[in-house]
Amino acid sequence: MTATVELTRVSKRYAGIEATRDMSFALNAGETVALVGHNGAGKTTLIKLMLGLIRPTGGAVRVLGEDPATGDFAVRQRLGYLPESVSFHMTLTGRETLAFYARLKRVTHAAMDALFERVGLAPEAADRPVRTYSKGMRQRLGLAQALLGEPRILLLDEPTSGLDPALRRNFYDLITELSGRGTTVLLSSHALTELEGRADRVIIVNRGVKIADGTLDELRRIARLPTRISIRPANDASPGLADGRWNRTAQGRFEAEVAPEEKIALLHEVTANPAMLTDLSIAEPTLDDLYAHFLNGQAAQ
Ligand SMILES: Nc1ncnc2c1ncn2[C@@H]1O[C@H](COP(=O)(O)OP(=O)(O)OP(=O)(O)O)[C@@H](O)[C@H]1O
Repeated sequence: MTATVELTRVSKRYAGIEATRDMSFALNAGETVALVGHNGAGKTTLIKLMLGLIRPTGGAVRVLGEDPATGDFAVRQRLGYLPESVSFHMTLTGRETLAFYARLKRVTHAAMDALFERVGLAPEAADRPVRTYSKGMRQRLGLAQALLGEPRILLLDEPTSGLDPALRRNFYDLITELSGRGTTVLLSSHALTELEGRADRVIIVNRGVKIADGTLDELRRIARLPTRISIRPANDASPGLADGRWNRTAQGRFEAEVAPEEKIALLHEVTANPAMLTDLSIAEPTLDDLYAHFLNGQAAQ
C-alpha cells in the first residue's frame, strides 16, 4: 500500500489546550477512512495539519512525502478540501465561484461542465448566483471545488451534514468512484450509521487521542461485543428457548446475545430444524456500539 499521508507522534497545542496528542497513522492511496469523534475531539485540527494550515507543536506530518506547511505548492495542489461549513460569495454564480477557486489553486478549469455534472449540479444552476442555491446545492458546489485539479487526497469535514438521503447516496457513490481511481479520502463525521459499509477503515479520536483504528471487522474483533440473534419460533414451546439464553421480545420473537466464538454454534443449533423457525435475523455490533465501547474503555482507564 502506498501511504499518501503520514502522521508520526503529532501533537498540537493551542494556548492551554492540547487539541491533539501523540497522534500516529498513515492513510493510503485508494483508501476511504472515516475520522470520528465527539465535538472538540480534534478532527478539524488533524485536517488542518494535513492541509498545512497549521504546524504541529511536536511530531511530523508528511503529505505525498512532504511537509504540507513548508513544502512545495505542487503538493497542496494535489489536496482537495471541503470545510465543515462552506461559505461562498453569494453574488457569484456557481461557475464564477469554481473559476475563482481554480485560479487560487492554479489548476485548469477547462472541464468545469464535467465537474458540475459529476457532483450533480445542473448546467442552468451553474449560471445562477449562489444565493439562490439550496443547502444541498451549496454542498455540491463545495465538493466540486474540492475536486478541482483531480486531487490525490480529499479531506472532507462533515461532508454530508444537511444532505437529504438521495444526495447522500450520490455523494458516497462519487467517493467510491474516486477511491477506485486511487484517491485517498478522509471523511470526518458524526454520522456513524451512514459510514458503515462506506469507509474501509475507521479512526476514532477522543480528546485529541487516537483510541481505535481499523476496519469495522477488525474493530469488532478487538471489541468482542456480542452479536444479537433474533428468531421467531413456529411455536413458543420450541426446545432450547427456556434455557435462559433467549429473551422474549416483541411480536413473538426471542433474542439472544452471543459472544463471537459461540455465534456459529448457536446458529447451527437454532437452525437444526428449520421447521421450528419462521424468521431469523442477525445484528452485528454497529459502528455506534463500537464507538461507545472504545469511548467507555478510554474513560475507564
Ligand atoms: N484556533 C484555536 N485556538 C484555540 N483552541 C482551538 C483552536 N482550534 C481548535 N481548538 C480547540 O482544540 C480542540 C479540538 O478542536 P477541533 O476543532 O479540532 O475539534 P473537532 O473534533 O473538529 O470538533 P467538531 O466536531 O466540533 O468540529 C477543542 O478543544 C477546540 O476548542
